Amino acid sequence: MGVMKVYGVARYMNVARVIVCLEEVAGDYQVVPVDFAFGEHKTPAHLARNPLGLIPAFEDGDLMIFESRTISKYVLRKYKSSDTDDLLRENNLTESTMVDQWLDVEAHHYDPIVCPISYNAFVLPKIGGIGDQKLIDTNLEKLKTVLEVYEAQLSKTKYLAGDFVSLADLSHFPATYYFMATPYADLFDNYPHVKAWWENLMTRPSLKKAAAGMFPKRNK
Ligand SMILES: N[C@@H](CCC(=O)N[C@@H](CSO)C(=O)NCC(=O)O)C(=O)O
Repeated sequence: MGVMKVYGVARYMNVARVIVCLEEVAGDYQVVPVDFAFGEHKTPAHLARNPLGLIPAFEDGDLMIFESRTISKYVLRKYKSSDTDDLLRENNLTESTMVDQWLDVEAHHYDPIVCPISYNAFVLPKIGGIGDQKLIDTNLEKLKTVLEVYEAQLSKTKYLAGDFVSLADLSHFPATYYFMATPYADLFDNYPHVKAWWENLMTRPSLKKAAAGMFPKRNK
């Protein structure tokens, strides 16, 4: 098995999602720097890896793929073992369907709301930019509605797809990690089951390892 390559920068949210999964399976990987801050993601070399001109892209032997959740599922399918958690539950139709459902919720209803808050309220100021406060405020209101749904679900099951941790949970890491570094982190205090779920997820070594490669929460 050759070294897997993640093309991107570990501190960017969609790259961090892939790194979490590689760490979950103790994958042998390297991060090959492609930084959109310098326009590298629009070069012909990277467009050949990801025709959308985005990061990450991912290479494993003859395979070159893109889209972080697809890469995550590939890694978990190929490299899962008796030593790793079954994060896709593909031996059980109902469980795997619940994983799919909550991964869709994360991709289509959570990430599009939280990412802009995290980017505008934490990442942009970190790199010398100025966040869009109107966008932040609008998305915070949308987030409250989504967190009500999460609170209801997590008052019934320990994790989103059931009483088992899955990719659906871990896929929330990147945007939520940076959200917790914004001035709005205490919003989660209003949703105790969601807060407990997040704090429990953050005890996982894979998330701590991915966090180590991300923007530090405070200037050291
Ligand atoms: N659905 C895709 C999103 C990739 C993406 O937006 N990547 C960002 C950086 S990581 O947050 C990116 O490449 N932005 C550069 C741009 O938008 O031009 C995925 O999950 O891989």
